[in-house]
Amino acid sequence: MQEAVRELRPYFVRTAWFSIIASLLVLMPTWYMFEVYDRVVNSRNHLTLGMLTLMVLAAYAVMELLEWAHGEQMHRAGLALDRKLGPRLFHLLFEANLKRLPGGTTQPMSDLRTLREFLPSPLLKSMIEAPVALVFLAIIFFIDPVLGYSALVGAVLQSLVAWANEASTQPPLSAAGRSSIAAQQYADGSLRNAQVIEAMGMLGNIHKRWIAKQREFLGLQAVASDRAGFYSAISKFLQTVMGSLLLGLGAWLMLRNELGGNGGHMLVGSILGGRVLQPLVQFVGQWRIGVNTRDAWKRLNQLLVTLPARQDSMPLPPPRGMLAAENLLAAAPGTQTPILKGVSFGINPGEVLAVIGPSASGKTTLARVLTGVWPSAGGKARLDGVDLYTWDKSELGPHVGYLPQGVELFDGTLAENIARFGKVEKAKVENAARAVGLHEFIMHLPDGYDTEVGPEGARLSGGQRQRVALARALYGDPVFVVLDEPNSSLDEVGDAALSAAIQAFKARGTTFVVITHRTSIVGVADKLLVLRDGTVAAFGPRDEVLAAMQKANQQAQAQAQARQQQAAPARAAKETTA
Ligand SMILES: Nc1ncnc2c1ncn2[C@@H]1O[C@H](COP(=O)(O)OP(=O)(O)OP(=O)(O)O)[C@@H](O)[C@H]1O
Repeated sequence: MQEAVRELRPYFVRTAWFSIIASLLVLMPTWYMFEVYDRVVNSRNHLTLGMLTLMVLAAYAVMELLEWAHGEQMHRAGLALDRKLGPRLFHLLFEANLKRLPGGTTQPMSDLRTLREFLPSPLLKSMIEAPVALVFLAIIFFIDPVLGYSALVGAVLQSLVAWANEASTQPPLSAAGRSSIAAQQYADGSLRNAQVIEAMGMLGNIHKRWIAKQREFLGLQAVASDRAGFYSAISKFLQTVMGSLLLGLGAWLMLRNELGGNGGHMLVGSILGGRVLQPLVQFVGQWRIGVNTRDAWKRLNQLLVTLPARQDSMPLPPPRGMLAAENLLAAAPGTQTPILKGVSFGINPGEVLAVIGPSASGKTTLARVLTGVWPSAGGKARLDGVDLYTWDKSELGPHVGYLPQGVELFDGTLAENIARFGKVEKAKVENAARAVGLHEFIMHLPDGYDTEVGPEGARLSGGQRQRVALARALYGDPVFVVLDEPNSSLDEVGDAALSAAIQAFKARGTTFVVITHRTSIVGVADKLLVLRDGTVAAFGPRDEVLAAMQKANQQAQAQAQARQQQAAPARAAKETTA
């Protein structure tokens, strides 16, 4: 963050000059007043009046011009900040989301907007202008030390008010910010499940939960606003009182013949006294922006520190598809409970591995580790000997296909979705669609491959969505493909098309890992991995594993029968006794 702000230095230096000149020009109206009273009223000279008026008008014009230039420079600084941080943050949102870190939402983008909006804000302007207040204070001291010390006391009092304001409003404002983010995220999450909420009439309950979060936010904000309002009133009161007190003090000094300048010094001292306090009054009045900006800065800094930029690694040759899991241990990001507990296996390029096992045995977790979505907590998943998690995804991605359990499509056309939103290569898109039996269906659509699928593919049926996602996984002849329950929404035709596609790609050398509950895929598999409670219950050539499973089943059945037969006479005797 500091590095990003350092790059904005030229903008700050320029605006500081603009602001300093503009604040000094603020004295022009006072000067004009004196000159008109002094020269024009005494000399009754129209030309002098005209010249003075022209000069003051020119000063006003310059002030406005500087004001505009200040805003324009800060706007440009905001764009520069956006250019510097925006792309990195966009990547970080996704990385943080995968790792379940705070910041894995769109919040960092809102934080960046908060920082951008702070740049042209009156608060930053008053911070930049603060040094000019010291110049004004020095002028007051020069006019008269007593006036100077009085203005200094006013500034110290005003600083105390600013400090008290910060101390009392910062905690509730920060807490309100956190509650607001939580309420927003809850609403976003609930909106994604709107259908379930509607169908089962859950809206009232969801609303109650949201209201509780929202109330917390509003309550904290009200506390902060009350306190800020109180300190802002004191601050403005001090500023007004200070102006009058300095005038009164100046008059008193003049009556004692201790102040020269024919009353002019008295007025200048009073006006400058007000200007000395101006930045501090702004601080108090605008402090909410300050707290929001500081919190946004902290959050972004934390995110950037937690997820440092990856070092560029040497480009690796395209993989051939040799997969090895070496004693894999894995837990969900942000948790310690192991899900995979020492999983080892290996398959050669062009082999199909079917992964089966009961629900919650860790199949999806394995798919996530094999695609480098989740890191392993121990052991390694390697493709051609290289750790899959650390492989640069922009380099590896085109060689990999992944169909997650919950199909995720994006707003765009069918062709764009299949082509992974890269350059749409028509022939490749058609090949992938044909492979999963989707081409005919697409050709019957009025817009064909240019049909918009809607947000998250909402305009397609569940089975169609799954087929499009399958075509996307197979787009561009990937070398290594992981399919997590690819046929869960497919009908028989779709299932047969999928098996045919796997066989066709396998013949070209593609390595497959297919997680399934259905036997159709097992039929095309070379190897079978049976997971149970995060461990390998069996692994090997498909037929051997199936035979071993069948034998184990038969043995278990025979044992159960034997136990039943042993228990039957004992039960009969018990019933007779009874
Ligand atoms: N994001 C997560 N956070 C915490 N625990 C998780 C997460 N994802 C999965 N788990 C846990 O890991 C275990 C294995 O889940 P996983 O989804 O890998 O099983 P699975 O074999 O694919 O199950 P199914 O066949 O039902 O899809 C479960 O006990 C689950 O609670």
